[in-house]
Amino acid sequence: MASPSRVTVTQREQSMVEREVGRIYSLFAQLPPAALSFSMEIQRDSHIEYLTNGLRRLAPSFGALDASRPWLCYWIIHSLALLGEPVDAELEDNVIDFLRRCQDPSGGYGGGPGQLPHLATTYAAVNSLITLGGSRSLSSINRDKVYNFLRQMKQPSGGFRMHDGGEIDVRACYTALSVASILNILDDELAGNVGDFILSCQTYEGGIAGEPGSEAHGGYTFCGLATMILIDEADRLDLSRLIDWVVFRQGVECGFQGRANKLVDGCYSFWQGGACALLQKLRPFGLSEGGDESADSINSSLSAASNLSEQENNLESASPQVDGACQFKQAGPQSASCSVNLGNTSYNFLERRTEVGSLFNSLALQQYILLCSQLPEGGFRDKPGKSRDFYHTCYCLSGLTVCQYSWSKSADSAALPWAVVGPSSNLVESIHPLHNVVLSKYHEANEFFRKVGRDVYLQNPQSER
Ligand SMILES: CC(C)=CCC/C(C)=C/CC/C(C)=C/COP(=O)(O)OP(=O)(O)O
Ligand SMILES: [Zn+2]
Repeated sequence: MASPSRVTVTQREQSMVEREVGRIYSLFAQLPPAALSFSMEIQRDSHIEYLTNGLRRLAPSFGALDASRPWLCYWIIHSLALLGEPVDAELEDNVIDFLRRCQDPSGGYGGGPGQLPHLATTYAAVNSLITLGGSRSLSSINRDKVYNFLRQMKQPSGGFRMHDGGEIDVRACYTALSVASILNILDDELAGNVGDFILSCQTYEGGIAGEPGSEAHGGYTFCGLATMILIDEADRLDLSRLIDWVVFRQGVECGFQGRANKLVDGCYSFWQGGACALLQKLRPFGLSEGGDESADSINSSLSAASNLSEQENNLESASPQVDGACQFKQAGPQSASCSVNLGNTSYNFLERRTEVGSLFNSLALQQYILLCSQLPEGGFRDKPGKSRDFYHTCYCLSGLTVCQYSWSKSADSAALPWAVVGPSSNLVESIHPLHNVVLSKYHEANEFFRKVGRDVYLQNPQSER
C-alpha cells in the first residue's frame, strides 16, 4: 500500500460533510426521548445478522476481495466478539480449516490458500484464530514457522517488508511485532533496530507516517506507537507532539479525521482513538516526580482540543505508579526467550493504570459512531452517504470500545456507566489496545502460548475445542 500523498479536501467538500452531519444531529435532537434513545442504541441483532451472513459467504470465494479473506475473517469475527456473540461451531470449524490452508509452508499466511504469504494477512489470520479461541484454533498456528517467516521479512535496517520483495513500512513493523508478541515468540532478533525505523517516521507534525519522509496519518500513527510500546521504546518518541497531533484530529463533526485537512471517517475512531488509549498510559502522565516540561503544554492542548464536561473532569484524581527508569518492567508471565523480556511488554502494558481520563471527547465520538456511521439495518460506514462494509464495522465497533473504557483506570476495571452513550446495553467488550483483540481472548491465548512454550508446537490436536 502506498503512503498517502498530501491531498487537501476542498472547502466545499468539508462544508458538505459538516452540513450533513449537522443535519443528522439536529434531526435527532428534535426526536422525542424514546425515539432518540432507540437511535442511540447499538442495533445488535442487525449487526450480528449482517456479520454472520458475511462469514458464511466467506468460504467459497470473495470475488474482488479474494486476497483479503483473512482480513474479512478478522473484521467479522472481531466485530462479533466485541458484541459478545459467539461464532457457531460449524462455522468456526470452517474458518479454522480455511485459515490453516492459508498458512504457507514458509510460515506466513496468504490472502487465500496458495497465495503469497504477507504480514498483513498473517496479522489478520492470527488475530482471527486468537479471537475464536480454544485449543483447536490456537494450536492450528504453527508458531515456529510464523517465527521463521517474520525473520525472513526482517530487514538489516530494522524494519520489516510486508512480503517477499514488498514495501518496508510502519504497518509491516506493527503487524510483525504484534503477531510475535501475542504468540510469545518476540525476541531481540525481531525487535532489533525497529525503534530507529519508527522514529525516522515521526514527522514535524507529531504524528507518524508510513515511511520516512511521508505524511503523518492516523493508521500509521497507531501502528508506530503500538510497535514502540511492544519493544519498550515509546519514550524515544516525541510524545508531547504526538498527543498534540492526535487530539486535534477530532473535528467539529465529533469523529476523527486520518490526517490534517481531510474528511472525518468512522474507521479513525479506532486508529486515532486507539492511539489516544495507548498514550493515556504513557509518560508524561505516569511521572511521579521530577516533573516534565512538556506536561503543561500537553494539558493545555488537551483542554483546548477536547471540550471536557464537568463530569468528565471530576474523574477521581490519579495516583501515579511508575517506578521511574523502567515503565513496563512489572511482574508478568515470563517470555520464553529474550534478554529484556520483550515477551512481557504487552502483558505489562495492560497492568499499567491509566493516569488521566480520556484524551479526546469520548462522548462526542460515540455520538458520531452511533448516529452517523451506524446503519439500522446492520453494519457501520465511513460517513453519511457511504455504504457499510466489514472494515468500517470492525473499526467503528473497536472505536466504540475504546471510548467506553477510556475513563476506566485499568484494563480489568468496568466501564463507568456515564462513559457509555445510549442505553447500558450499548456496552461492548473491552480489548487489548495493542493488538485490538477482545481482552478475555488475549488472556486465553497468552495463557495457552505460555503453557506450550516457545519450542513446543502441538501437532494440530483435534480433540478439545
Ligand atoms: C494493521 C494495519 C495493516 C493497519 C493499517 C493502518 C491504516 C488504516 C493505514 C492508512 C493507509 C492509507 C494509505 C490511508 C489513506 O487513505 P485515504 O487517502 O483514502 O484516506 P484519508 O483521506 O482519510 O487520509
Ligand atoms: Zn475509513
